Amino acid sequence: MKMEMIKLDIRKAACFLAEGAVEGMEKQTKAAHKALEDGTSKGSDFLGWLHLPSSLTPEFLQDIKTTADTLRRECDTIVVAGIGGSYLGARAVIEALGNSFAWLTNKGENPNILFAGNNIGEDYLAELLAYLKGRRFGVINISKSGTTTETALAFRLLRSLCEEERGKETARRVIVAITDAKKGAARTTADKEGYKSYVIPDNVGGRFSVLTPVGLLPIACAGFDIDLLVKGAADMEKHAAEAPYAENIAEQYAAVRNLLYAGGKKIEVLANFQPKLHFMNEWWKQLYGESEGKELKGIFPAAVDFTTDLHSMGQWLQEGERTIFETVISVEQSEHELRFPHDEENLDGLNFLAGKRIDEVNRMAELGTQIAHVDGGVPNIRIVLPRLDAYYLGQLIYFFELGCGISGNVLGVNPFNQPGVEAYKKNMFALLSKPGYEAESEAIRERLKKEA
Ligand SMILES: O=P(O)(O)OC[C@H]1O[C@H](O)[C@H](O)[C@@H](O)[C@@H]1O
Repeated sequence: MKMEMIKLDIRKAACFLAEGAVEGMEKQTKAAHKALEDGTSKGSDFLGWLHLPSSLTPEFLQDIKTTADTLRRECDTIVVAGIGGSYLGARAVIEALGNSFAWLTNKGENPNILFAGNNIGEDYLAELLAYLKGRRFGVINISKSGTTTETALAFRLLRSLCEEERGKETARRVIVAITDAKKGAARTTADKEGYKSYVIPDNVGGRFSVLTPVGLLPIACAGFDIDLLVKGAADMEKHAAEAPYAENIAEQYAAVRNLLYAGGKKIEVLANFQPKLHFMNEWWKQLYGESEGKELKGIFPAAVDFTTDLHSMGQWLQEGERTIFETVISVEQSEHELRFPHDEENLDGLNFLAGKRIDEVNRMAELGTQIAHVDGGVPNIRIVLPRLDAYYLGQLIYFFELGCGISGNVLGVNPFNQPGVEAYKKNMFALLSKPGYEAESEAIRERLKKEA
């Protein structure tokens, strides 16, 4: 298979900017990139993702594959417990590479991968437990901090059901922990119970952790090629380290989005034309949202699945407030071949399409949308993947991570922290009377009384 690099096309965005604006950003963008390389960026304790792909050894990847084989042998269902960065990357890759109906068509060749620990839905959890009862299931418990409420709750339930259903000894073999080296409940339990465990490096933040065991183990369990995924990322790492500004797609992306933002485009809408990329949208939203949305600044990352959402959000995108720009993930080649059917009666008048590849129709929908949105005042950036496979997804992941680090530096924020996420947690713990939160509990109750 010929391997290419994914491409970035910014022409339909640059035409909304002053002439030479992108070129004029070279110095600033290169400096923002260099700050990552030199470790002088804000948040420089969290730069472990930068050279992660090239540093993963065959031995390390083999160990992950061996653990995945054990889980695949011993389980027909694997529940991945995690939230945010401990969840979205794995789901994004598994859904992008998998059959859209995997859970219905699966004849046992791969375990079904389910996700939990990403909400506090009582019904969700009750229905999940009811489904798992009587099944040969295993659990991958993922939490960098080891203290996240949603994940800890799911793990309590899953662990006890697993021990009950499969016995303590088997449970020890089919529960794997991915967490901090020393801190947190997930680590303590794993060490005490003797679970196989992996460490999330201190210097890799959750939303940049998909190429650590956080993403790699669930992806390998689902039966996908993690060597190829990592190779794609490593090739993009190499490209980005060497390419001059005009050809450096991560730098170009960072520069263009900052220019658009400065010009009043406050919302970036990530769009795909492949339903399998839905969770890639979700992963990207966390990556860019948590990295840039702070100090009262930052592009709001929104996302849509086309053509589905053209029938719900299309009106807004075409004619709503002109504060958006669009970034489209475009896939050049589909994996299957299916043609538009002919119909004798032609009641829908669509026989002019009969015999055409469905992908060709989708492509024209994509081009038609781009022309319409650009005409409607929406700058358009295109990211082109030759096909949806592990190699190009690896490239895409690293491209987005690096683009994000550079972009956050250009914006002038610390792209690697997320202090704002604590605010809701603090209130929730105060409302639930967590020990140690006595003063906060009293204050919040007083406040609610006054506001009632
Ligand atoms: O992996 P964990 O420590 O459980 O964290 C899971 C997620 O929750 C947090 O609240 C953060 O905002 C995210 O950045 C993180 O990815």
